[in-house]
Amino acid sequence: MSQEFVIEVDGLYKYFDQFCAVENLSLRARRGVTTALLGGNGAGKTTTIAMLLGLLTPTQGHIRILGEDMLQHRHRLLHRMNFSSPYVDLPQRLTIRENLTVYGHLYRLPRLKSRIDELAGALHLDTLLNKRYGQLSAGQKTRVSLAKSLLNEPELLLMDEPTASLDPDTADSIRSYLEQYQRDTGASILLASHNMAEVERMATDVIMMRKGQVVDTGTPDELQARYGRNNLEEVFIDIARHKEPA
Ligand SMILES: Nc1ncnc2c1ncn2[C@@H]1O[C@H](COP(=O)(O)OP(=O)(O)OP(=O)(O)O)[C@@H](O)[C@H]1O
Repeated sequence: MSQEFVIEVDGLYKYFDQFCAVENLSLRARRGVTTALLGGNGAGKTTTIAMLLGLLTPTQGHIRILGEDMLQHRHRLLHRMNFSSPYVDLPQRLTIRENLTVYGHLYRLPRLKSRIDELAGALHLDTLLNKRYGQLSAGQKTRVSLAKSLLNEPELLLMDEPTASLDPDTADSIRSYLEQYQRDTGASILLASHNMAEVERMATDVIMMRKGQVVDTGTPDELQARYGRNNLEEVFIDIARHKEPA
């Protein structure tokens, strides 16, 4: 088993009818660090993450997660990973505690009640546990999605815009919590985000996508140096506008 990489993707394609959303994508994400998956709207980030989770079947290509083939060992692997997105809804009529309990049972977690209470405290959900999911604000739903994603203490966490719709104060405390979680557990994170300040703070490695393909990779510092820019936002705009490195 490869110790260095938690995600190994080779020659990945996804067609929706005639439309190619992901085209010959190959990428690596290293163990124990945060890798940012960046790209403009429609670049293929969510489609890629859905294939990494086995929610979408690739048209072609290979995906290895934690050293194992995703298509062959999906059920085993899903116990070791998790996913957070503010765009995926949970059952509206269940309370937050009920929702988290259902997910906890899916993972057959021991000491589920104390795990839910611990996460509720860390993510400021304690006063919301008995409220129905459908009654929550957008930011509160995002925090529930984060709690759901951490229930099984995943070794690999896939995050699609994890702090979208969070106020700056809450977003900052969530980032700190994720950083602490990573230090404590050695977890690896794949982070799709449009927030370049967030990426600069959290990501060790960056993968830039455009039109379903990887167009550049590197650390934030390497990319800034390559494009002669002072921050990732400017690098992002250069790449989105097809500018070549300086
Ligand atoms: N189920 C689908 N059927 C047809 N086309 C799809 C489907 N899902 C995604 N697409 C298309 O695939 C492309 C990639 O979409 P995707 O959601 O992966 O982009 P993204 O990088 O996550 O974008 P954003 O930053 O806007 O969330 C888009 O052009 C989108 O319209």
